[in-house]
Amino acid sequence: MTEKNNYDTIKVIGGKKLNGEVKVASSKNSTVALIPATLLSGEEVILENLPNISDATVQLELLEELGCTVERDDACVKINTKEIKSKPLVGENVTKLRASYYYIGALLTRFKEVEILMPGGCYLGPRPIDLHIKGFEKLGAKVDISQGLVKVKAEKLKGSNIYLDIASVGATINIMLAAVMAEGRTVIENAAKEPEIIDVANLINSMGGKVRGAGTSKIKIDGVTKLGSTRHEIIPDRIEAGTYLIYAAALAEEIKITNIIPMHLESLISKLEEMGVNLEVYKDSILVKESKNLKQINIRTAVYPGFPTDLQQIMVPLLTTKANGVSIITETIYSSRFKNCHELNKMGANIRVENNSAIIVAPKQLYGTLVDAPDLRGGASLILAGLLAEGETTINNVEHIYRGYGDIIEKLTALGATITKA
Ligand SMILES: CC(=O)N[C@H]1[C@@H](OP(=O)(O)OP(=O)(O)OC[C@H]2O[C@@H](n3ccc(=O)[nH]c3=O)[C@H](O)[C@@H]2O)O[C@H](CO)[C@@H](O)[C@@H]1O
Ligand SMILES: C=C(OP(=O)(O)O)C(=O)O
Repeated sequence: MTEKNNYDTIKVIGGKKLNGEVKVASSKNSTVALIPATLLSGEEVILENLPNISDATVQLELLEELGCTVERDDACVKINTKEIKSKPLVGENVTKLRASYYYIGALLTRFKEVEILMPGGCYLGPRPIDLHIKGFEKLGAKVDISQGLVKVKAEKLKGSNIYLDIASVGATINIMLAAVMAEGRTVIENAAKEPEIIDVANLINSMGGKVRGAGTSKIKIDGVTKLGSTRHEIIPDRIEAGTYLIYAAALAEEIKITNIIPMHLESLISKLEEMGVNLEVYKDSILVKESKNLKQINIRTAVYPGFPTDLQQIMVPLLTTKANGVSIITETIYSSRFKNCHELNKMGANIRVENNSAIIVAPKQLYGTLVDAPDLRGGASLILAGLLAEGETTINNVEHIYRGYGDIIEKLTALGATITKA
């Protein structure tokens, strides 16, 4: 159960245009993998540009539970994993986020045995970890899961050819973590290609590992016997960047979004352009100007470089309020990622969810009311709805939002929004 604090509610007063500049933080999905990856080295590792999100804090607390030294100075964290001993991870921190599963791969490399609770994270439909398990077993580990506890043990880890039935981000990274010191070569076929996978491979290689092909569907890992210390700068968060791009498409007079790698956002940029959003793409920033007469579009989520599932929920209030005509979003990654639509309908939207599609009738005016953030991106979707709505919107369960959006209240306030923690 997540502890309640004073900041469990966000209040938004809608109807204001936004202006100014917003800087994107480092990637959540990289950070939450890079932190456990520091366990692969017994020496000091420094991560730079740590995002101010609760998922990063929880991952660092898990390192501390294992006995690591963690010195955090603003956005830089110095981690020393030298003195740690193998220990079960069975506290509530493990269940606060999805990425605690990366402790399985990392601890398997370090100690050849792991005992950990099943991960948490946003409920978006069933999220099994069978492909992770299949990978560990192919490397020679024995896995036992009962009553929510995962036990993994190996006499020794041996490189293998592993084909993933689904190009899973989590399984690709977790198998990489487990294979770094396995004897011989591991090949992951049908690997996920998300930029965060390249970021993790870069960290491993800068510690002395041998990972080739990250970012393609075939990753080759040659086992090494030792990894050393390094300093690593985390890549910008393409999902946070995409979120602010969508907010700007809906609300900007003129908004510049900085610290972006535009190549990571091609599918979103192309969909916003198809709608008629007025944007200028630069080397590491995007300028969005006031956009009028936006067209309806259809979106189908897909693995990278397709349209990210993590951004579809945020598109819904934009399409509801600004598109002319009916838009359809089809979700292909998760079976239950439309809970935000139910909340948006309470605000005046007309969205019908049929199987894995949301049919969005537009344009509709939204009205402020009391809503519940169903999950992280669903929460970000409701913030945008609140900013677009007439009157005041109160959003409950906002701890989901702080998992992935650092300083979101401050960033939106600086753009001119009326938004407060309550
Ligand atoms: C911490 C992190 O990086 N989270 C991201 C990661 O989640 P996560 O790593 O959980 O997502 P996956 O890519 O593994 O999941 C994709 C699909 O494969 C299924 N699956 C996955 C693993 C498995 O062993 N068996 C299985 O059936 C999942 O249920 C899902 O339907 O990638 C997702 C897809 O881009 C993003 O939405 C999440 O933000
Ligand atoms: C689904 C997400 O996160 P997680 O996998 O950490 O639950 C997300 O970032 O949108």
